Amino acid sequence: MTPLSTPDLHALVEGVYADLAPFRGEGAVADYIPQLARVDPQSFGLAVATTGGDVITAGDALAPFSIQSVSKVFTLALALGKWGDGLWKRVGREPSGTAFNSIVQLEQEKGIPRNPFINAGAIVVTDSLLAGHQPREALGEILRFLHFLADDESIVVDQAVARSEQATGFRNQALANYMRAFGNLHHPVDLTLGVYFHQCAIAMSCAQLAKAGLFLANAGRLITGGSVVSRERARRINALMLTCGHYDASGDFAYRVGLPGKSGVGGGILAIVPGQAAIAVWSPGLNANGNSALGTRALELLAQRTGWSVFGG
Ligand SMILES: NC(=O)CC[C@H](N)C(=O)O
Repeated sequence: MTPLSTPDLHALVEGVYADLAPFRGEGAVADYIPQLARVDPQSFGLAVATTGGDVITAGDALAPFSIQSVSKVFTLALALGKWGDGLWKRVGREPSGTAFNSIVQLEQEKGIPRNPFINAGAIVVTDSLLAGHQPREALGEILRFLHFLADDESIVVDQAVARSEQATGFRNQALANYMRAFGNLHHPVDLTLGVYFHQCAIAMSCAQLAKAGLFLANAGRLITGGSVVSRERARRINALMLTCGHYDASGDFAYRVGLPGKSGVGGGILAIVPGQAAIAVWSPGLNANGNSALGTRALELLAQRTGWSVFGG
């Protein structure tokens, strides 16, 4: 993939923002977590953090939003660090072809979720981080990891969003209880879900999220030099993002954008350009699959104009 000069990339990011800004408000803001429905549907931000050290932003790129399922990338990296391949006994690595909160495969597949990015899989991943820890410590570990990756200690949990999901997360409670019945949840449901709801309620801006995801574009290393995960693990997390990061729309995202990506119902998407950059977009309106409608379009346009794709130059 061709490295772009900083001014070229600036112009491309500005251009994508300007071309799509008239469509702000597209899609439907998630309201099954009532607090998420309070966000301004016109919000639209873009940030590109490059392995060369630039952070290029447009629109609302510095405004914090609820990262929701994008958090699952970071908890997966932590859980693989803790359990290595042992994690794969509890969660699979196949696309589910079902919605993010679906329960149907769990019965046929004996409480082993298809992958770590659907809710059931992410709940298992979070449960694995609780081993030997109190919920507060597990959440602290997740937050410290994000502070370290983004080099920014101001990242916090939006407590109103966490409370809102805690009060209404009946489907996640069903998923967690169901997996507990199969012995694939090792802690009391309310403890595991307490951590899960809080990790989803972490608020970050596009700029912070792009910086935090950059290790996945940089062979598992911080651009300042420290190692986060091995090169092989970074590749594998990217592979899972590509195949499973957008639930039953993962195929469509790969076709349209051609990059590993992870979405969240807060309207954020983190996409990885191996060797080049991490991109974060945010627009709260979702498409029918629960992925940011305008965010996906922004990534599609940016990938087209930069020539960035994991499928060839
Ligand atoms: N797709 C998402 O972002 C879902 C995350 C949300 N916290 C949930 O569990 O429903």
